Amino acid sequence: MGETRIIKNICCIGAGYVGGPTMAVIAQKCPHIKVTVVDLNAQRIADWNDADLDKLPIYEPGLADVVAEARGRNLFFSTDVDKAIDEAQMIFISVNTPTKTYGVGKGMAADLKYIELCARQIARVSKDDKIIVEKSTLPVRTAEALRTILTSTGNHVNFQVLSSPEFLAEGTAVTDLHKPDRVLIGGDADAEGQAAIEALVAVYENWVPRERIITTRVWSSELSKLTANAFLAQRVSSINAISALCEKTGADVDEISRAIGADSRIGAKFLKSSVGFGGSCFQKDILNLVYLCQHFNLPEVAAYWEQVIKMNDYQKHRFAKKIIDSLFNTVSGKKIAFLGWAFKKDTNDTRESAAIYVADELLQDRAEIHIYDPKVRAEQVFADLEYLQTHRKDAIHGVSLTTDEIKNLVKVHVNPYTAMRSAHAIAILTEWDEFKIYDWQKVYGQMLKPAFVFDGRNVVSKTELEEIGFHVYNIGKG
Ligand SMILES: NC(=O)C1=CN([C@@H]2O[C@H](COP(=O)(O)OP(=O)(O)OC[C@H]3O[C@@H](n4cnc5c(N)ncnc54)[C@H](O)[C@@H]3O)[C@@H](O)[C@H]2O)C=CC1
Ligand SMILES: O=C(O)[C@H]1O[C@H](OP(=O)(O)OP(=O)(O)OC[C@H]2O[C@@H](n3ccc(=O)[nH]c3=O)[C@H](O)[C@@H]2O)[C@H](O)[C@@H](O)[C@@H]1O
Repeated sequence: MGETRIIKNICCIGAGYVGGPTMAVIAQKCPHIKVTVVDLNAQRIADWNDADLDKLPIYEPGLADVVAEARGRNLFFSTDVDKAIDEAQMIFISVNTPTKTYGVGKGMAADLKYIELCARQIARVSKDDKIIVEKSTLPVRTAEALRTILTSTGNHVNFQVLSSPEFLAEGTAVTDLHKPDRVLIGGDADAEGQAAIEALVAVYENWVPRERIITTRVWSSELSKLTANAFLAQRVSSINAISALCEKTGADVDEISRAIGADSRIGAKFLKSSVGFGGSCFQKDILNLVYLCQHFNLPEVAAYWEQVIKMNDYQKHRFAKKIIDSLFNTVSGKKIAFLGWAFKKDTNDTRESAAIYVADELLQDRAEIHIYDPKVRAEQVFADLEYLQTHRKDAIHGVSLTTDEIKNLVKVHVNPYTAMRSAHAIAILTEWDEFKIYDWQKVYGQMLKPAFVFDGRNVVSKTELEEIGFHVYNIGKG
């Protein structure tokens, strides 16, 4: 039997949306463990170390308090990757695993170059035995590749590779980490593998009840993560598919969600119809799953899951088209105010946000877009739009816009009322709570008439807005 090691020193490579909050909570709940989070991005590390907690690189409710409690005590952020690797008994890898944008598997497979670099660095630096934990979301059997790289060095160090995917959602990361539905840990079946699993179980047991910690074999753990995201995204695409039918038939998608969600076999969560799901992971992980299925010659299974993405693209396109159709078939020269740019509320993350794609479609028709989001900075909005111009999927038609064209047509505001002033239409792209309590009478008074509201999140009251005089379009309400 391998002996369970008491972990006193953890390193995490990658100080992003997963590495930062996850390690902050481990440090908070395990004051006896030194946790060092490292990243190549010096600015990101400086922001994590900033005395002003408002400058943390990630906005998450409750995160600043956790960082304030642990930082400098047993939580450290550093760019000295080698030193942190050398000192740690357990190393979490939380680097990004985006969709490949080049070569074999382009547009589908996960790009594992950052993971591979980490493995090579760990192999080069390590002088004693270490447990490596895959926190990033990875294709099934990546642990095997990691192990091959790690053991191909001359250091004669023993590495155990565990898979412990993260299930936190942005906007609720701290709550999800404090009270996870489950923690998943996959490892080898042999004695050393089981001992490594127990070492990580012991870390989580400081605050997570043992019955919520699921242990499996490595491959099951890796594939569980892709499957969980595919199922969650599939629910959103399924309800969004029904929203289109609701609009044709006069049914109300929110009423349908309530009615079907009351069935305990279906459950109420993840049935909120929207302008389309975004975020860095749903699309990337499903594409990765589709790629794996194709690789293993399962074309029917690949096509089944690919449909979830196609439905999501359709939903974003349907929303943009609705705006153009309603504004008398052109938005050229018209001012459209966007409320929200983040991919969901309570985060400053904009990766794959539906707002980017809807904006692009309106810009193709030469709309003027005025954006307000309580947490997203102007530079991020421009970076998102510029990135899309060079990374169009086949599904997204349209010509690439130049940086100057984007700068001329897009304005980012820090005040929502200025964004909406003299607008022809308002499009709600993110479900920020503050949108519900705006002075809509005042907004109406300052807009051009007829004044349109396209609510991509069903957050404002259609009845109240119509009483004021707005023309309102909601998702899935006939
Ligand atoms: N964002 C989310 O809510 C969730 C993400 N995941 C998964 O976690 C992984 C990380 O995602 P995020 O934290 O969102 O990514 P991120 O992009 O926010 O952070 C990754 C960080 O890793 C750093 N990095 C890359 N290579 C490095 C290297 N060789 N050495 C040191 N630092 C390096 C980057 O500079 C970046 O700061 C992905 O696989 C993702 O699929 C899983 C669950 C939730
Ligand atoms: O692997 C990941 O990155 C994470 O992906 C999602 O988390 P996240 O993308 O942060 O946020 P979600 O709450 O899942 O929302 C994703 C998108 O779906 C949309 N959504 C969600 C739920 C819903 O009912 N309707 C809906 O349109 C959201 O607005 C958002 O654009 C999963 O929920 C996490 O469990 C997982 O760890």
